[in-house]
Amino acid sequence: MAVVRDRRQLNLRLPLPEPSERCPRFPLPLPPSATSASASKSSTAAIAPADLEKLGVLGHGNGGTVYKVRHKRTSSIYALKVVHADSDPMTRRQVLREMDILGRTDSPNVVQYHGFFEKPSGDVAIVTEYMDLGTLDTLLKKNGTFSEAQLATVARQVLNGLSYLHAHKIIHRDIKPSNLLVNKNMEVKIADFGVSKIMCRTLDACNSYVGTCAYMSPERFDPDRYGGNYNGYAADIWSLGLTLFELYVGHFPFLPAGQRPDWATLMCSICFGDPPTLPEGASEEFRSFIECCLKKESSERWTASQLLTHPFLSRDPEHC
Ligand SMILES: Nc1ncnc2c1ncn2[C@@H]1O[C@H](COP(=O)(O)OP(=O)(O)OP(=O)(O)O)[C@@H](O)[C@H]1O
Repeated sequence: MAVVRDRRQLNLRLPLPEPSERCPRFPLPLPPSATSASASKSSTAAIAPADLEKLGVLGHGNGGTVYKVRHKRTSSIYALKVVHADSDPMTRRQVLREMDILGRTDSPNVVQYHGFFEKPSGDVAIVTEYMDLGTLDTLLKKNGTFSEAQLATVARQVLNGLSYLHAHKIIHRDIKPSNLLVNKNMEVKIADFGVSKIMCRTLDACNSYVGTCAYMSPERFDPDRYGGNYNGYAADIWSLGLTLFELYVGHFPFLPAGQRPDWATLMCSICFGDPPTLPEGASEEFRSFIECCLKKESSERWTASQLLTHPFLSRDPEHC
């Protein structure tokens, strides 16, 4: 398989696309017009670094640090993702890609973008809304597994976000619990667009080797089987299915609880094994919903819009 040729060691994080696929929308440093055009979508006036006071560290990502910050004049709280000047070029490209995509989106289930700036030191930073409960991964580790009713709420919101993104020809490519943010109102928002892709045409080639491989769909491991092309929208749905499954059972679906992921075992299970099935006790609706997400044949997988009509989502208290 194509991916075997390219990967010889365990690394669940995969790199950005090859240069031919990258089409930066602007060079560094950003022209002022690009920065302000993206920031102007935000409801607030453009935010400058001097306006923000750091309150603490929220987390560390791939090459960057996310801070909780307070806007000195308005006292509004934001999240500030800073990628340092000495980070590798790939990380800097990721943050620019993220800024570009967030600047184009406006959905209640996509983290809201409030601005971007580059400091004289060379650090680049994105300001987004602050999500006070962190990620679904954090919640899983802190509170334990999710009930079906909670998962219906999560699924409906992530699908709202995905159906918005897909309608705007944006593929996320890294849906997983640690990229879904939550606040105390139990609003769930899609974040981390560093490896996302904007499809210029519906049938654009979609590079497979980006994102977190554990959540990748079978066709992403072997795009050659699909003529070097595959349906990236369906791949996001597969990742959502695995995410919900993990939140329900408390461990990654293809591996027994407590077992560390091993690249070769994982890839073989995803590509050659049957899709994972929920344990006894799961309802028929939930089982069916997960099956619709985890169809190995991507053309049979339900779309985000179709899944929004699935009976499992009627469990969502907001819809009862
Ligand atoms: N808007 C936000 N509100 C609250 N916490 C956030 C926000 N954005 C990020 N965080 C926290 O910061 C952590 C790091 O986020 P970041 O997006 O940089 O990286 P990541 O997705 O965890 O890692 P990677 O980029 O390597 O995939 C998150 O796991 C989360 O805990």
